[in-house]
Amino acid sequence: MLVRFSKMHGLGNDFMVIDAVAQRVRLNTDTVKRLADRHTGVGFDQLLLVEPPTRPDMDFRYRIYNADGSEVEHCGNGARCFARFVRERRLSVKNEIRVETAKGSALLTLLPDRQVEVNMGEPVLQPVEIPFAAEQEAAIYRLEIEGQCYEVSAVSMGNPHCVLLVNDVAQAPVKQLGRLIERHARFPQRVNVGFMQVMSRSQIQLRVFERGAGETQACGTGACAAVVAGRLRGLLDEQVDVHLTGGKLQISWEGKGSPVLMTGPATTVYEGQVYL
Ligand SMILES: N[C@H](CCC[C@H](N)C(=O)O)C(=O)O
Repeated sequence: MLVRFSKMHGLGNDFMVIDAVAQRVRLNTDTVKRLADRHTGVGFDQLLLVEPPTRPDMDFRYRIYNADGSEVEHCGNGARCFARFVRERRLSVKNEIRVETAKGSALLTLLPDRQVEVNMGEPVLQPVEIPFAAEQEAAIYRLEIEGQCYEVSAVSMGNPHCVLLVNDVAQAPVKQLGRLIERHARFPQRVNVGFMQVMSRSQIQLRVFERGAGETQACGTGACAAVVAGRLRGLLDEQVDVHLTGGKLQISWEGKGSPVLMTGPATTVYEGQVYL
C-alpha cells in the first residue's frame, strides 16, 4: 500500500506524520520499526498518526509510536507538528485544535508567529498513575541503580518521566544511566529519563534519554516534566525557558491543579510517499 506522509521535527525531535483520515493505514510493531530505520526506512524518533476522533468533543485522535514500535500515550514536540500538519493538509482550518490521546486530550493553538502552544493538561504525580513503585507521592524519591543511590523526581505528562538534577548536562551520563533507568523495575511501563541543569529560577538546560527512542535532540513532555519536577523542588518559577540540544521551549506551570503550557516551533522538512 502506497502512503503519503510528511517528515517533520520539533527542535530536531523528528517525526513521520501520516494522515489516517484521508488514507486507510494499518500499522504493526514490525512496520513501525522498519520505517524508523534511518538507513533502510524513512527514519524518525516517533511516528505520528492523524486519525478521526472517537469522541464527539474532539477534532482528531492523536496516536504516537516510538522508533522501537511501542505505542505511547503522548508526545509534546509531536503535538506541535500535528497542529502544523493538519493545517498544511487542510484537514482543519481552526486555530485551536482539540486532540484525543491515549490517556486524555490536548489543546493545540497555532500562534501568529508560527509557533504552536500546547495545553498539555495537568501533570500526574500519584505514583500508581505514573506508574512508579513508591509508598507515597513525593517531590524527591531515592532510586538505587547498580548499588548507587540517586535522588529523582517522577512525573507523568500522560507518559512517564524520571527527572534527575545534574551540575553539567554536557557531562551527564545520559546514555549509560538513561538506559539503566529506562528499564528500572520500579517503572513497570519503562520511563523517559531527563537530566536537568538548573541555570536560574527561569532557565534550565535539559537532555532526555527517551523511552523507546534513546537520546533525542528535544523532548516536549520531558521539558514539561522537568519544569514540574523543578517547581515541586522549589527551584523554578512559573515561566521557564528549557534549553535542549535542538533549541528552546517555553514552559509555564502555575502549580498543582493547573495545566502545563508548552510553546515552541514545528517544522515540515519534506513530503513523501512510502510502501507500507
Ligand atoms: N518517548 C516518549 C514518547 C515521545 C515523547 C517526546 N518525543 C516528546 O516530545 O514529548 C515515550 O515513550 O513516552
